[in-house]
Amino acid sequence: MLHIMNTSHNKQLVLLRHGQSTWNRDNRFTGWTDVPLSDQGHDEAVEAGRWLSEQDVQVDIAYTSVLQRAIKTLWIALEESDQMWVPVNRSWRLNERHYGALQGENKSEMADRVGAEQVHLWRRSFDVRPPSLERNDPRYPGRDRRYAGLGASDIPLAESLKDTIDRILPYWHETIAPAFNQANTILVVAHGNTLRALVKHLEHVSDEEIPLLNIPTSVPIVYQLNSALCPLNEVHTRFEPAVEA
Ligand SMILES: O=C(O)[C@@H](CO)OP(=O)(O)O
Repeated sequence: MLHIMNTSHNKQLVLLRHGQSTWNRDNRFTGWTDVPLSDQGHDEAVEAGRWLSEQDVQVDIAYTSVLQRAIKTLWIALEESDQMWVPVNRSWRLNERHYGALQGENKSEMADRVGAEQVHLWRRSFDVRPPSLERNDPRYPGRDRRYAGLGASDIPLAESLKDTIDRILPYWHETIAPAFNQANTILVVAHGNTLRALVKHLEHVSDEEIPLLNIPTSVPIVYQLNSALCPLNEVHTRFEPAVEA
């Protein structure tokens, strides 16, 4: 596990993908489906919290999505590191990339149907969108109360990584980045593809290189940032290019 220096004068951004969900375990496309953590995912979140504690990561403010696998991971990690009092903000903008009509499908069965190459394009390419939902589909997020305040154009029918970057960056620029005026350490607990989006932005990972970036569940990613909020270290090269759930 990575060890970090406790540099209280630097700004520090800690990114954490939620622990394994039941649909990660079952190898299903998940996206905005609000599935819980698996037992393994719960244990992974506890481990992440212990790590925060061991490394004395003093979180000033935390951000997460409106999906329970991320909310619960954050909650467990803060509980385990005795920081449950830390202010938490939730936003749909940190939700996982919307997987459209693929949501609920098994990834290996889909590869048998359409070919592994097509599934890889849907999962890891920069700008290929999965097949869209119809608005009358029961999976359409517009019928969910938590998205009631969103305009129809903000509610996705399917998203590529590029679309996900376009919805997450306004939240980074307008909400998370300005919070560093008051905070030294910010924790963001989100999802595989929203964190790929943030890492791509922060480290200027190219469109060609981004398919190789896979973010493991519940492994803290720590950036030390300069005053312009540019990373002083690289982390994306640490990750395996595998596309496991
Ligand atoms: O199904 C999903 O929503 C994501 C994350 O679990 O999967 P993938 O790794 O294929 O982008």
